[in-house]
Amino acid sequence: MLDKAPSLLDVSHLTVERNGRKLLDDISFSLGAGEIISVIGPNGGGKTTLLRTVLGLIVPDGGSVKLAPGTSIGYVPQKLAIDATMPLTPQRFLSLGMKGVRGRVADVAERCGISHLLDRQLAALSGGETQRVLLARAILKQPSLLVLDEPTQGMDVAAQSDLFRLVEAIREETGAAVILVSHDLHLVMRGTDRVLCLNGHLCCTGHPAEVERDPSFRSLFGRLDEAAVVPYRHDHDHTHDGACDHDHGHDHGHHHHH
Ligand SMILES: Nc1ncnc2c1ncn2[C@@H]1O[C@H](COP(=O)(O)OP(=O)(O)OP(=O)(O)O)[C@@H](O)[C@H]1O
Repeated sequence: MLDKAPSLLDVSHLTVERNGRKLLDDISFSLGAGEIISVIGPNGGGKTTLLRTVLGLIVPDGGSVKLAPGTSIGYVPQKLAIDATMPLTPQRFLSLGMKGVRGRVADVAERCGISHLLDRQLAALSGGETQRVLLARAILKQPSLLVLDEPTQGMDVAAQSDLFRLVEAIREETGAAVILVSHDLHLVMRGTDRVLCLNGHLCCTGHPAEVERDPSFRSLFGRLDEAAVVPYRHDHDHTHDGACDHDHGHDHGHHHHH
């Protein structure tokens, strides 16, 4: 067997159960330094649960999450939970509780396209603007692992591809590994090294081109060239290993293409 580069993150047979239901079912994968992995899958497929378990915010019911010693994590959550009445500017938010970042705020803000927002009120920013501020804060930490939960939500199309380019640039410059959740299959397929397709269990995983050919990917998302205009119908005609007890009959109300 060939020697593998040491992993930054090793997820092994991870299971998370709530109310007798497996939200994550026997998930295994690893992430090497400098690698960008995207997690895709239908709503409720367990993507956020996976990220939160990797971050140690959820204790797994089975399996393990191992981070290489000294790994520092920058996290962009799906939503920012701040009190809308609290006066806080992005300028202050970016350095809040973080030592030695002040000198880099202007540069990182520029790269994230938020220089013009620094003196506004954080609570008044739009969804896409907020996402950029959250990303800037995560980058300022100079993490070895960036964990991004739907970082492009609320962003316009140009901003979405800017974000993927920025993430790639950060990876090139710092060697950080990235694990991100995205519903934008086109950007995921272009901008990432490996894809995990998650629907409670791991439906398929691999290089974007391999995943796109996988029957279980097609059953969830249809053909990629149609995916942007015609979202998926969640039909589940692929097989499971029998351990899945979640409802497979639901329909997300979209058309299904093979
Ligand atoms: N604490 C909890 N107790 C019970 N069920 C939960 C809990 N947290 C999440 N779930 C359920 O677990 C499933 C996975 O949720 P999760 O947020 O991980 O999905 P997701 O893939 O990130 O979805 P989306 O694409 O909608 O963001 C959902 O059905 C959700 O309702």
